[in-house]
Amino acid sequence: MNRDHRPSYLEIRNLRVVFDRFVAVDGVDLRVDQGDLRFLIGPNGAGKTTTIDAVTALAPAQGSINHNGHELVGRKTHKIVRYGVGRTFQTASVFEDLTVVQNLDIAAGLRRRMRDMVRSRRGVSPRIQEVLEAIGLTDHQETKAGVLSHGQKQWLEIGMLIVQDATVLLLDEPVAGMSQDERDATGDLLAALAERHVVIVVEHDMEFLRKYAQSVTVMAAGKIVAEGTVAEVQASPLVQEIYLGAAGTKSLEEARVDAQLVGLDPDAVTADSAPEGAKN
Ligand SMILES: Nc1ncnc2c1ncn2[C@@H]1O[C@H](COP(=O)(O)OP(=O)(O)OP(=O)(O)O)[C@@H](O)[C@H]1O
Repeated sequence: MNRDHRPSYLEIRNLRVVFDRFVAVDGVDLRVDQGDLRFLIGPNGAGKTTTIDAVTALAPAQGSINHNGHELVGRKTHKIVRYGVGRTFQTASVFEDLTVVQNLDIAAGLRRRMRDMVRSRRGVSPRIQEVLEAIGLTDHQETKAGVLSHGQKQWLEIGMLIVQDATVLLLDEPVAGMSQDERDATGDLLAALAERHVVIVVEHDMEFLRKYAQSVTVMAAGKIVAEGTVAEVQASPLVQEIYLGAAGTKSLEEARVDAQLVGLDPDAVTADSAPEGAKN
């Protein structure tokens, strides 16, 4: 939620990211509002991670990225964090030698004034207790982050963004390597967070997507090729071509698995069914 209580949004217009002469993101328009749970999908190399890297100034962006009226292009990463944009990485970056609460305290400290930090050392603040509850780590608050399971580390990282008052959460493959129970807990957590945040999830796990996505944006070769509900993007001929095509970096077997997961006939995948969308 915006400080003036209007719903938060992230609006990307004509985003281009060029590495040397290689165009990794090519004219992307993407708007996500608070209350939506948006999944960003596409084959390997489509430009998904580069898009969220551009939002956080970790990749060189051209175009416009607006968050609640603030233009982010041209800002440094720390300034973008202060505007409320938080992201996680495929490998959770938590302080392994510190406890769960200490990790959250440090993250919260990025936002708090010194006198509040001194006061909070006497105990766990109500705000942190609330976040511990939300991320399911209340019983692990004194556990060192290094011994948490992979899933718990991801939740802690998300908790660290929440205590920083992030209004945008950009999550890169949050359920990769998680057990089924952890996936379900993460899906429920993301659904709850989406009510109060702008949430964009980069994900390859199509089963997870079908269960939790409220809307989906599909990228291929640096461009957006479809957007809508899961059913709408699944019905898109271009998406079908991309997911039925075994060309590119996927093996035939991987392409068949992907096709099956988005509800398409895996037998329709052939080695020479090249994805048109990826050729542009
Ligand atoms: N720093 C960089 N320098 C040069 N090329 C890069 C750089 N980062 C990414 N790329 C290239 O940009 C393209 C898009 O990469 P990106 O990681 O965004 O794809 P992705 O859709 O997230 O794929 P995956 O699902 O495999 O993570 C790829 O061809 C990649 O090799």
